[in-house]
Amino acid sequence: MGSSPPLVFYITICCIAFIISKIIISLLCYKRWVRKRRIIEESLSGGKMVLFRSPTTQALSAKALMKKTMKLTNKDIIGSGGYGTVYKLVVDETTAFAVKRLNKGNDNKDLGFERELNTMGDIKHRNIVTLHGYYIAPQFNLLIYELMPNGGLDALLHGKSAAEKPLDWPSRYRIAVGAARGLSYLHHDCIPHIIHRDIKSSNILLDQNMDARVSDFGLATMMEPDQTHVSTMVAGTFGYLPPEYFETGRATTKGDVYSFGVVLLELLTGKRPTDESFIEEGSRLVTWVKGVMEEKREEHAIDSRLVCFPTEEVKEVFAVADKCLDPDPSKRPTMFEVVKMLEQIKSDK
Ligand SMILES: Nc1ncnc2c1ncn2[C@@H]1O[C@H](COP(=O)(O)OP(=O)(O)OP(=O)(O)O)[C@@H](O)[C@H]1O
Repeated sequence: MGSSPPLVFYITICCIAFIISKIIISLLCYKRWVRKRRIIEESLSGGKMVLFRSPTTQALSAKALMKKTMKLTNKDIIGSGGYGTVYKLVVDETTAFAVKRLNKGNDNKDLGFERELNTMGDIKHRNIVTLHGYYIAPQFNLLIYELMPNGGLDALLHGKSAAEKPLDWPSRYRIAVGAARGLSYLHHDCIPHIIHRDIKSSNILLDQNMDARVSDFGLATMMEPDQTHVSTMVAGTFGYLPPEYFETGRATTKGDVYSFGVVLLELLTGKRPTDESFIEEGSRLVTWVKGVMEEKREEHAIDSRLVCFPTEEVKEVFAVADKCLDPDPSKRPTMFEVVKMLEQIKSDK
């Protein structure tokens, strides 16, 4: 008669199985760690990291920052655009950056690319997003920007938060003036002068004080946008491109002024330049507003979520937008003049 194995036998089998599973898990973890380490080391060895000196970066070591960057995962993604993906990189309680991982462009361009980045690193203005550094590697490039805690103007005007807590008129006016000052600095105060080429609401970011900061300047020149990103065409974005661009293909400061005029209309009407309602009617935001202004009915075009606004002030901003949107580039004001006109609106009151 067979007797069943003693309890001690089962316990031994269980212990052996437990130990083997622990060994397998440890081996897998070790392999993963080795692979990750190799990726970090390969990236570090093949690339070049540059950090521009500033109070924010002086205590940081390039290698430590790079290691943190390599650990970024999908959970850290803030968003993505035509040129790549943007991650939030937290260094410590007081320091965080926005890291843009660029889709790798043409390798031959890298010398020019670095030169442009160094120029961008020299630009410091309260209405421009600071570039703190960059990393160039054979597989990818990274741009390390100041993190803008309040995100992009497009999300504030057209995103979820816009329905819950729409921007009030004083905030919109302040954003318009700030963005105009940033763009005017690029056009008139930088040597050589800089044409942005892709002014749009998603390239106007908001800092902790809700002040506007122009971002992404230079990228349209340096990079070929991701072909899968529908909104970006050649250099610039559909809905913001000046009419002459379709004939000449040339980007100019007056082209930026036109795109800024479209952003002003977005702030005033709360509508996207590519709003579906316009496409259905075969019209555009610019054409629609021009029609409304000719009939002197601007208050009908104002964002319906704006419950309280000074009518005269709003009309004057419509008039500035109209000047920026003149079909003849030579008749458009310069950004310097746009800043003056916008500032005048408040000081008149
Ligand atoms: N410095 C930053 N701080 C905080 N968020 C940022 C920063 N830079 C970009 N973002 C956010 O990351 C997202 C992607 O930005 P990105 O500039 O790559 O694309 P985009 O401007 O939306 O489109 P495109 O690439 O066509 O210009 C946007 O939601 C933007 O608000």
